[in-house]
Amino acid sequence: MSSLTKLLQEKRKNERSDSKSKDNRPSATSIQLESGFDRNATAHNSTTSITTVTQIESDESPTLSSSFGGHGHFPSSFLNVNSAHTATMYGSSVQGRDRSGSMYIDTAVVSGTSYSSSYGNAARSMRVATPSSSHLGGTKHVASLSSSIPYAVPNSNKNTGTGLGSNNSSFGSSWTENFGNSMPSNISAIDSNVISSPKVDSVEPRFVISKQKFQKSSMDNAAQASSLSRTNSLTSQFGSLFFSKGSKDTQSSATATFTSPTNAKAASSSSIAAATAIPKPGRARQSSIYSSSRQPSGSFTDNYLDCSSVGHETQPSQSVPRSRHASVANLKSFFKKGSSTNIAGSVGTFGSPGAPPIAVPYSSRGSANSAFTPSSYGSNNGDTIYSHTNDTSLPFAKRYTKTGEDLGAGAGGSVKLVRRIADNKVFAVKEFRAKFDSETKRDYVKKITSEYCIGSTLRHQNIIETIEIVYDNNRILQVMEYCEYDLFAIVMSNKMSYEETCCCFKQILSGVEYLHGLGLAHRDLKLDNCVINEKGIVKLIDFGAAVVFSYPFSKILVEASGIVGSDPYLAPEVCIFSKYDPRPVDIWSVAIIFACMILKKFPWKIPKLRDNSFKLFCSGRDCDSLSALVTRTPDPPSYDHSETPSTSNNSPEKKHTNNPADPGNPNIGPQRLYHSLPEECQHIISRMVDLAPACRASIEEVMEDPWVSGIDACHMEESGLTFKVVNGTDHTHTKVDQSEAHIAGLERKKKKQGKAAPSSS
Ligand SMILES: Nc1ncnc2c1ncn2[C@@H]1O[C@H](COP(=O)(O)OP(=O)(O)OP(=O)(O)O)[C@@H](O)[C@H]1O
Repeated sequence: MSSLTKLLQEKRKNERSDSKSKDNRPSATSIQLESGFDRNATAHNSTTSITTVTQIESDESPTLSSSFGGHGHFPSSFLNVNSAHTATMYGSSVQGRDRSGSMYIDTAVVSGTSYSSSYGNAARSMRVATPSSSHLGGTKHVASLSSSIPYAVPNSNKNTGTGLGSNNSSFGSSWTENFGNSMPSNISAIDSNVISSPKVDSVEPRFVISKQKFQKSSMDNAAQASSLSRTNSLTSQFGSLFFSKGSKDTQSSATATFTSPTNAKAASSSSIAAATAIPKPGRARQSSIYSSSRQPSGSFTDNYLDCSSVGHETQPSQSVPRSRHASVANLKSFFKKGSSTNIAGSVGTFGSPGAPPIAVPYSSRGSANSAFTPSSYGSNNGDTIYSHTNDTSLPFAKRYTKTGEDLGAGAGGSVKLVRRIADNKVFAVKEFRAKFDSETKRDYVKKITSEYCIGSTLRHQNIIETIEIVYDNNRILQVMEYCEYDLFAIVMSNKMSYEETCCCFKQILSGVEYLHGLGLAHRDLKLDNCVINEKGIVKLIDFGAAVVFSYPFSKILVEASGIVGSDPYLAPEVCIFSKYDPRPVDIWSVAIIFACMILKKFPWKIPKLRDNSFKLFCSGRDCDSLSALVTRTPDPPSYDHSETPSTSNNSPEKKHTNNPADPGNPNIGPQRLYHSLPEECQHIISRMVDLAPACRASIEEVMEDPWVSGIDACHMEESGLTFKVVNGTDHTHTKVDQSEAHIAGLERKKKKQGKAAPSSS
């Protein structure tokens, strides 16, 4: 959130001036949010759109005793680094993102390198998924297609010198050069990794697509999709809404493009023109389509017609080529449309306004008895693009009144509170931001469409429910159910009990289980993207970075690409590989969320070796190479019980290591993170932050963990025709004053205090 970043920057600035004026105050003095605001009277003007995580007290050991009981205080580092912007850098090296100009050779993007090419070799057992169409603690289980894809296994067998596992890279500057005396003297840390960028001597002909070929292919594609799926026509729809209304080259009205193949074809033609432009990087997070559009691929043209490609890495792994037609078919089936015109059908039969969001198994979506009719998305007024309600005959402005309250704003737009006139019910409305100058129309439309498609498709108690999407006065508005609190604000209140924290953790996991069961990954999981309602139900929001990793009835993993997410929550492989399996990325982020909730600070600000704290976490593992750690594969099943897994053949190199394991030292190695966590969660959290994505726990494994499965989490249960909330018995949920329940509220409060302070002083 830019607002929060401003807030935190301001806070940090004030902390600095405070520490100057109060020299005797210990630097790690805990600062409660409120008192921090009290002291910060200066208005802040600076804004930034890229993730700017400014400080972490790397060597500060989290004090469980002070925070675990729910009465501890936040280290200032947590306040400073939290709520980072979502950032995405596509097609640029990781080093390009380093702002400090430091000399660390921590991670190199292995451009064009996929580590999932050998994912089929994973020794991970294949599971029948239990996607979270089931309620928490519920009994509904639906077989998941996507979860049968094992996690990607890093390909460490690339040609030496060009890819992962190559050993010809030089080590970076030494630890002492980089960090001087900032490290304890009795430990040694990994001071570089051996990942090197592949040398691209020549581009394979299959990756070279001429403009003509590209256009022809696109036209063919559009022609063949004459019975266009909703997903195909939808982007055109958005394109028309945004850019063609009233313009000369308008091929079709917004409404018409939904159903007319001819128009869809025409729209696709205009898309082609847009698609040929090389997209420029935007400010903060962009649609992941940006990256996929930059990736050479045989199915390149698949990416721009279908809405599901927005934010979805439709580009297949190079190791698993997919045909263009297969891709289109898969996209159709992903959104499972019975009719090309029935958008709303995608949300299934649970469409009563205000009804609690419930899990819908994939197979149930798009059923014929949908509550929605074609008229509910625009044929009457041309404004409502998607609706969960039957009454869309009136324009948006006549159905909702704004309360004037800002809930938050970020890279994707601003969120406000509105009241529905018909029943006085309150909703959150996200107004998507305008297109950046640096952004192509195509990228912009795709980003918005991504959130639309996903928002209107997902139905689960732990995923925010999209009520309708409206085009109103040149703006796109997404009406969502309203949740009273940001989880971030609740955590900041410092009043959460351990049981409450565990409840939130499990609910987040449940949302992720649902997503992964559908073949979707969120990729931007963080405290800021979790909201919680009055009843204690946590919901995931912001699907602007989400991707499809698996299409229905396909066992092919579609890798994600691009550095997407927020620095402290990023999994290391995102910063290392140009393509990665997005599922373990989500798992890692949820573990970081949990650690933040417990420790009230981030374990590190970014998962790179230039970050001392992360470096220490990577050290002490009998291995000197981060790439070796990250590309580790699961141990094969062992029938010899005398050998423990950690000593099996797949362990990182053990000979001549400068980083011997030291399990007794809580400051180095994996225990650096989990030694401060309660004992019962240490095992699964350590599996969730396994440096090697191929070895990281899957969502199914996490849910099956005895500690996780034993968490008494609040959830919703079916009760006749309605749903009731079943609260966990061992906790209640913290509530904070509405004035500071959302980030924007916190900011408003601070501003007020800022204004009041000068007059009172
Ligand atoms: N349904 C909702 N109920 C209550 N608050 C919400 C809701 N949706 C969003 N918010 C608030 O608005 C803020 C911004 O929402 P969101 O994350 O979707 O925007 P964004 O522009 O995509 O942000 P980011 O910079 O993380 O990409 C959230 O942090 C939250 O405070």
